[in-house]
Amino acid sequence: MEIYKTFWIEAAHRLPNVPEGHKCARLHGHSFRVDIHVAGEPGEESGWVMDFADIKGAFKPLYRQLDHHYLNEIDGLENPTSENLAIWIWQRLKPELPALSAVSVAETCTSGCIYRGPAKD
Ligand SMILES: Nc1nc2c(c(=O)[nH]1)N=C([C@H](O)[C@H](O)COP(=O)(O)OP(=O)(O)OP(=O)(O)O)CN2
Ligand SMILES: [Zn+2]
Repeated sequence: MEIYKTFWIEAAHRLPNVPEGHKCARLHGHSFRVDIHVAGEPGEESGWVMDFADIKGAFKPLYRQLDHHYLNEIDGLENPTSENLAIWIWQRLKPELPALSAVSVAETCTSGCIYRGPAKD
């Protein structure tokens, strides 16, 4: 089973590597929706995979780094596409939350990505 917790991150960014004239080269902002997924089986006694509050606690330091910040200024996010943001979150959260199974990032209601970790051979 997979559970998830949703976070909303208000942040500004620009994409430095887009072709000339692309609208995303300009500074703009999003209410990024970040879903943190955790996989496991519900405990017999608890009835849950993990307390949602524990996901919130694990994500809190990253949330603080991202929310109301200019993403391009954060180490490792010089090119803050949705894809790179999902990978950035995964790499920092996985050690704290080993059951992490996916990080999804949506920039708008219609655009986003889902990262399930590095491809296995
Ligand atoms: N694969 C990706 N493509 C784009 C990214 C990205 O991170 N990964 N980012 C952007 C921009 O940041 C842009 O702000 C969001 O893109 P887009 O969905 O085009 O935004 P709109 O709301 O303007 O989309 P419409 O549905 O056309 O209104 C661009 N691409
Ligand atoms: Zn954008």
